[in-house]
Amino acid sequence: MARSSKSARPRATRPTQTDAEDAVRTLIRWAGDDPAREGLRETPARVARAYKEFFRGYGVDPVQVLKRTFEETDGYDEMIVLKDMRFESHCEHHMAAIIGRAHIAYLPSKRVVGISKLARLLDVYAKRLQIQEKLTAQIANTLNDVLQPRGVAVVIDASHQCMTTRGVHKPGTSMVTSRMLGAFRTDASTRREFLAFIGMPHGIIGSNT
Ligand SMILES: Nc1nc2c(ncn2[C@@H]2O[C@H](COP(=O)(O)OP(=O)(O)OP(=O)(O)O)[C@@H](O)[C@H]2O)c(=O)[nH]1
Ligand SMILES: [Zn+2]
Repeated sequence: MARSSKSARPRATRPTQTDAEDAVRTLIRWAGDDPAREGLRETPARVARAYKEFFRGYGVDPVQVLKRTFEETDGYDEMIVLKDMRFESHCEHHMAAIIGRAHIAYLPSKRVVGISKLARLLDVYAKRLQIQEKLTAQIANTLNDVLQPRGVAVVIDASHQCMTTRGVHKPGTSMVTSRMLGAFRTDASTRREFLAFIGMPHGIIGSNT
């Protein structure tokens, strides 16, 4: 698939599968175990496969995901909200899991996009090394640039395993981020309607202006 400026920068030399498996063997030895013992023998290959899955978003162009749009909507111009989408990502500081829910909305101008494409867009960016703020902004900005709607809203509520299972060990905490563009940013009633749809009290997230 063609890469656009929105996709990750291609690396000059991509390590081979063997390089990746050797790196896992090194980590196992560094942790204090023996990668040659029976239970660990297949682990480097399994980890490499898991990483392919965790980071499959690098191989997908998010603009392509939104390419197919529909114009026959009989003039539908109200808010479209896809709420409560569970996602899994990994933080770029510790490569620990970020697990949460994303809510994405837009106000169409002329075109609408297949609803599954919003979920695919979320995954393209989630399946990369991330911080939550960047994930939130990338989804909103791409939707805004490609569809050119009257407004875009993205709210993400996620738990970071680097905070819950290590470091400060604060289980039960979650981080909420939002990005409001167009009418969602300038019009309080539009923002309120969206927050009501996703079940968030409207005092929590105000205008960023
Ligand atoms: N803003 C933001 N911070 C994040 C995100 N994911 C992880 N972090 C934080 O990134 C920070 C990295 O801090 P550092 O001090 O460089 O790393 P550290 O010594 O491992 O920090 P501790 O987690 O406090 O042990 C930590 O405070 C994490 O909680 C995210 O999505 N957004
Ligand atoms: Zn982290």
